[in-house]
Amino acid sequence: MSPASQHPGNWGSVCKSTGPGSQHPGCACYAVRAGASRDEEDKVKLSVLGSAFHVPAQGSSPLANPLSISALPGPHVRVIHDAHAAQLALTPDQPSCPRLLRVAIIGAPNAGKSTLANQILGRKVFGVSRKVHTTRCTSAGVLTEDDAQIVLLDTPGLTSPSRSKRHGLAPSFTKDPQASLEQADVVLVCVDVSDPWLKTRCQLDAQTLNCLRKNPELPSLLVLNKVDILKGKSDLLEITEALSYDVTAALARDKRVAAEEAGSEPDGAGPLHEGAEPPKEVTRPRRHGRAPRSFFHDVFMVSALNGDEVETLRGYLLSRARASPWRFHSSVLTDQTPMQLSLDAVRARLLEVLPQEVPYLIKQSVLHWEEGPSGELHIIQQLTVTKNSHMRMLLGRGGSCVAAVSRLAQWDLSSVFMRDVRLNLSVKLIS
Ligand SMILES: Nc1nc2c(ncn2[C@@H]2O[C@H](COP(=O)(O)OP(=O)(O)OP(=O)(O)O)[C@@H](O)[C@H]2O)c(=O)[nH]1
Repeated sequence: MSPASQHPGNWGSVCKSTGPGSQHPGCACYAVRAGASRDEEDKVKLSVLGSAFHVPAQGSSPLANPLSISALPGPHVRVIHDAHAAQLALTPDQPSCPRLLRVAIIGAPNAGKSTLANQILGRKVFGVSRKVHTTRCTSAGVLTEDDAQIVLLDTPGLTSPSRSKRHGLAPSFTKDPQASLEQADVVLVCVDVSDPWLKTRCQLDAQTLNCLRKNPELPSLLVLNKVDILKGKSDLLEITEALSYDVTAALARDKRVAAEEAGSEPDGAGPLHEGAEPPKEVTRPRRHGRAPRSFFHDVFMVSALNGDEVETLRGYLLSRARASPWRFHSSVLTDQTPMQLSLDAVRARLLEVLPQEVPYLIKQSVLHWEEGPSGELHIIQQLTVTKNSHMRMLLGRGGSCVAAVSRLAQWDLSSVFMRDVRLNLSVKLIS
């Protein structure tokens, strides 16, 4: 059964069939397509504080043109669930000396973690939007190059248990980031430096700090993101020093408390800086004083959106992969199921285009999933709302809003499935 025959609305038009007797009450059906452009990039690199710093000048994004991505050869997600599961279960086709690096990407909501992960992978695997909590649970993106495999664990934005409770967030929001650190070889802390208040961006949020304190042995990277919208690039050094100080001071405090509880003096160096004396009292770095050694192994200053300096970070991660068997077959792009990918792609686009809390209240379900005769994928998703006003917003004038969501999500899905996707969104009101 083709989606068009099942669905009374024509592709690219609003379905007029409504009322109790209709097959799809109050629905709108679309299938649309689009494209975009890209620029060139320059790189500037400087070294300071014992860490490598990578600062972008102007840049571009390989993700800017989704059609060019679809044309890329490479791993992609199988559209049939069983085929996808079988692909994940394949014995890795690794070389004789395989290398692996599992990277947990953590940070505050909206810091740009998913954008960064997508940019490193060169494919839009994770949903991105300007609203917080786009990512709801941890999932993996896989980059395999020569003998090295990088598994990027994209995690939900860190949030406190009380905030999570207040907003009715799923348990994965508080559990997944911590759990991902337990599976990782390195933690990448993504910080949004675009906040106009220097004071705010010079402080690690409590949740990020807690994650690092619970895993002090895990090597860590600091990625200062969104430098494209940072006016004073000279602030980057100060931000790095302050963020590093936050962790060093917290670890020193933890060590003192543990030593006091054990009735002894703190001794020995922290695992991150073997051979160095742990600071008894860490003082906040002074602008013209001697800066303390950076807590973070390396610091990158990037624009995940434009891709500036992301290639440097990608090369760094590949070079740091350790001798270890691969986790996945080289044909794997992500561990997310095809249906989950389709739901997340639409959700992210809904979050992008709809105001305030409206997109968070939309329920989604997949009504139809079929591979067409030419390999194209036909999907029908139902979007259910409970308020007339939300229904109107979702449809937009003449159905323009839901059409835009469908078109944009379709792009995203074409890139991960590497085939034509016909996405049809049916909107339903339940009062
Ligand atoms: N200007 C600019 N915007 C960025 C950059 N990186 C990400 N963004 C934007 O920041 C917003 C949030 O990006 P996401 O990747 O969804 O952030 P996240 O950290 O995964 O968000 P959560 O799902 O809430 O955890 C989106 O609108 C991105 O386009 C960047 O380098 N520069």
